[in-house]
Amino acid sequence: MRDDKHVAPRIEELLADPAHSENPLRIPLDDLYAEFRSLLHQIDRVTRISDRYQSVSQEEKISLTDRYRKQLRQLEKIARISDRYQSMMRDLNEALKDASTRDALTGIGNRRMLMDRVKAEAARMERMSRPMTVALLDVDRFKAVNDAHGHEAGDRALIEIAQVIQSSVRDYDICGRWGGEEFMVIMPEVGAADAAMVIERVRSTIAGLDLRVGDTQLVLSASFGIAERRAGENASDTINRADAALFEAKRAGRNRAQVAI
Ligand SMILES: Nc1nc2c(ncn2[C@@H]2O[C@H](COP(=O)(O)OP(=O)(O)OP(=O)(O)O)[C@@H](O)[C@H]2O)c(=O)[nH]1
Repeated sequence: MRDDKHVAPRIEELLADPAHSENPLRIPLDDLYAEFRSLLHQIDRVTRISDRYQSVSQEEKISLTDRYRKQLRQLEKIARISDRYQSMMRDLNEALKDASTRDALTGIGNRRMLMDRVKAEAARMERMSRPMTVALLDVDRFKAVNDAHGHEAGDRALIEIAQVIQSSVRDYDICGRWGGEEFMVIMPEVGAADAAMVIERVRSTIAGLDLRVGDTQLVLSASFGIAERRAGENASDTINRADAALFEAKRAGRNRAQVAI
């Protein structure tokens, strides 16, 4: 078989040779050669197109992978931001909940917290047929403390009293500021007699507080109303009885506790 590489130059040589100009095969050979060149040209074009297509699709494959990776990175970033946002919202919720149930001045629970807890504990103790006692504390002649020593000294006294209450009760007792110069202690599982002992400790500690404004000592005392919850009684009724007992303690001369009958 003849070497293909030499066919084209040989045909061109034959066609260019004037010796063969009269040869009857010259014209068909010329046509055939033109066809051959056109076929070669077409094959060449198809090859180039196919090569380009392959390289484009290769590039596309690469850029698709890149795009996919980029989107994945963006998704990861969004997920991280969303996690951070959610944890921020959780913290914010906690802080809001804390602020809404804590008294700003003394740092102990506020009236809202006390109301929620007294209702919940009353229902729990009712279910368990267990006793529960509520005590209300009202600082004696507090207006006079403010008037004599100023509102700031009054605030300090309230903070001290809140600390005394908190450190005098058990961990599972609940104390808070009921409002103004009034505080509440909720004692689940405790009857009136035992509660009166706890309250006596609080009363005597407050009466013995050594709180000074400059050289002057503040004379502080508090009165208490104590009510043990009756079976079937709702929390508000127990609180009202404690309040009535507190009124009695004030009437009887202050700096004392009165247990509701
Ligand atoms: N410094 C200060 N004073 C307060 C606060 N809340 C309430 N008070 C004051 O507490 C005083 C309560 O006065 P009253 O209700 O007349 O009772 P009291 O003077 O304590 O007299 P008795 O309760 O009858 O012993 C008022 O002067 C209020 O202004 C507070 O957050 N800080």
